[in-house]
Amino acid sequence: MNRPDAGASIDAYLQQHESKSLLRLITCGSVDDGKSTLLGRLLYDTKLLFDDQLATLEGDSLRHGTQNGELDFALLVDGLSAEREQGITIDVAYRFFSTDRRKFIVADCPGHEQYTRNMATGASTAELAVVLVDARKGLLTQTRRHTYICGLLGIRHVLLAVNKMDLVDYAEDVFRPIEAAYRELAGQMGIDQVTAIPLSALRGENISSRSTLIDWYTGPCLLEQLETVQIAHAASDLGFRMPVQWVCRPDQSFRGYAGQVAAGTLTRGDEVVVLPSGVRSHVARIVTADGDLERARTGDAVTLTLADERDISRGDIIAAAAKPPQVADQFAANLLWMDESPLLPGRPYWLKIGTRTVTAQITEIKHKVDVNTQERQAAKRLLLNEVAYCNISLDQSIAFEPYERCHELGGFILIDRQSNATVAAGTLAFALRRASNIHWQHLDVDRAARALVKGQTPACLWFTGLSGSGKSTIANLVEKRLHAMGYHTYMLDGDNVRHGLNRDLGFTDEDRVENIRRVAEVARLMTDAGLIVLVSFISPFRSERRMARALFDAGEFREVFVDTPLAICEQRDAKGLYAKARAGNIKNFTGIDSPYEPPEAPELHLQTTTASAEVLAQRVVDSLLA
Ligand SMILES: Nc1ncnc2c1ncn2[C@@H]1O[C@H](COP(=O)(O)OS(=O)(=O)O)[C@@H](OP(=O)(O)O)[C@H]1O
Ligand SMILES: Nc1ncnc2c1ncn2[C@@H]1O[C@H](COP(=O)(O)OP(=O)(O)O)[C@@H](O)[C@H]1O
Repeated sequence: MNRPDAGASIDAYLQQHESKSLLRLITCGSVDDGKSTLLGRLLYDTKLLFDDQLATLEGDSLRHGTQNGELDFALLVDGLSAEREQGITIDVAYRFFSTDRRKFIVADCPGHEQYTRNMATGASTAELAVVLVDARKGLLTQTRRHTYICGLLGIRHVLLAVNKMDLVDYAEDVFRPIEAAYRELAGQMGIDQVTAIPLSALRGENISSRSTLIDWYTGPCLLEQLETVQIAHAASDLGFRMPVQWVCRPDQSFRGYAGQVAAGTLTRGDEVVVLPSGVRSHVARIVTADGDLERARTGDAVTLTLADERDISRGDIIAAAAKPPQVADQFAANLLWMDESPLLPGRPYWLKIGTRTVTAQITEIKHKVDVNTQERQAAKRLLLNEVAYCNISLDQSIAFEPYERCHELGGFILIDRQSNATVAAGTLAFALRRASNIHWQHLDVDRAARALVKGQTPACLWFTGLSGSGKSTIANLVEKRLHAMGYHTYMLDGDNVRHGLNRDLGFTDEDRVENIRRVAEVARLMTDAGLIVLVSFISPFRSERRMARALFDAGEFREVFVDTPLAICEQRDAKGLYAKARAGNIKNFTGIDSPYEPPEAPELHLQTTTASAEVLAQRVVDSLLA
């Protein structure tokens, strides 16, 4: 009996089949290669459909009329109505089924390029990929992209389903070149276990039994291969590792750390280290819903209590003290960019790894990879669906494992800090050695001491606005007045800094990000020196202004929005740049063909059309000295 009981939960269903081994697989391929038909056929042939599902399928097949009255299995699997309308599969659908020999969890992923992110999500938990190709078309860009991502995410087994063989007369000389080309491709991506099967999902050839029409093929049919393939799990010699999911404190007497064991085993009484803090203790109890355990193993969900009171929070890693993971804040990593707006090196993103979220910047794109040719190419930014090898820097250290050793502690996602959208998936390769070799130098004269001899409170006045809005004019007046009152100041002006420190930067988005990153660091050093710094840069992006703010202590950073409508700036056009930009002689000009994101909550909002530069400058001085 293979069918799940109606209404039974998936858990209960899987429990029924507890003794069978579980295979997690992903199906991928290009649109129209026949993924949905293949899955539908498999479920039908293995009698895994409910009667009512079958009845609906028969009705739908007649109504849609795509298969001349025969069953259209794609209708069964493409369950979402939006998909049916567009004829594509749009989300990752997880399907559970079981045969007499094995149970399966299938991540069915969309084929369209814009859904690469769903494909990566599905692949991150799979052990085997069924890669479909249309026998008439052979390997396509999507085949290469999906195979690349499978390789990146650690899948080592591929079942190459060469589908639609009925449309090429089941010819061996169509199949063999596709098989050979795919083996070569997979080999380049570190996938060494490939089984290629010629089949027809529509006609049911080589799906659940060997086809008599494809007599030149002597290998297994699809189902046979899925039921018997042995997945080689890399032997793990990792010590115990558990990311803390939450701290459980129901009352004063109990304090437990809940999570799922990512690697290794743990025995009650073992000594553990909490990372990144490095504090140690011994495990007092291993608590589960079914009572205490003596031992916890990889995959177990447990709550640990320790012999000593320790300051531990979500995101920390509890690890074997004898065999701890490395801790670092700079890494080499592989990245798959999944957002419409490009990855800009230097821009801060949230990085989520295990249960921890930190701020991260891509410090350098070493190279991007053309997934078609495997060619490495230089890149300053990454566009949607591009993959690259990068250096990445975090604002704090984390405990980690290289992805190939432990997916849970080496796989991460990047999240846009404004939209909260997941913009990339990545895998940590190794820690950069410099991370552990550069230490903070302790200085006896600190910023408070420096500020004291100057008799002032350091601050950063950050003027932002369009070119010609009046930033320099107002900042100049402010500095003059502060100077006259005896304050120690320094002015950083975009035009000037771009002649020196930032001489190498232009006006692309990525260069502006780097421009602001550098000037924010310099401004921060200057406040360390005890100065009042005036920064006058267009600084068009919220993200970088926010990054600058984060470098300063509370209250030290004041964002001054010099608000002048574009039309007025253009009228003023003191430097003649707008005219040039309109004539197409300057590219990427802010306000014309490069965006300006106005501040949402600046400390000061100056409207230059309603007050003179002198009046506005005085407002800035007054607010600073208030
Ligand atoms: N394409 C383009 N877009 C914007 N501005 C341009 C451009 N090309 C040259 N300039 C001149 O460079 C000045 C802006 O430099 P910033 O460093 O402030 O720009 S940014 O913060 O990196 O966006 C800016 O100075 P201000 O007018 O003082 O703002 C311009 O004079
Ligand atoms: N209320 C005002 N505040 C600041 N500048 C003004 C104002 N009204 C007119 N202006 C003029 O606008 C121009 C602004 O140029 P600038 O200060 O160089 O801008 P930015 O540094 O933002 O590019 C100057 O010529 C200035 O005299």
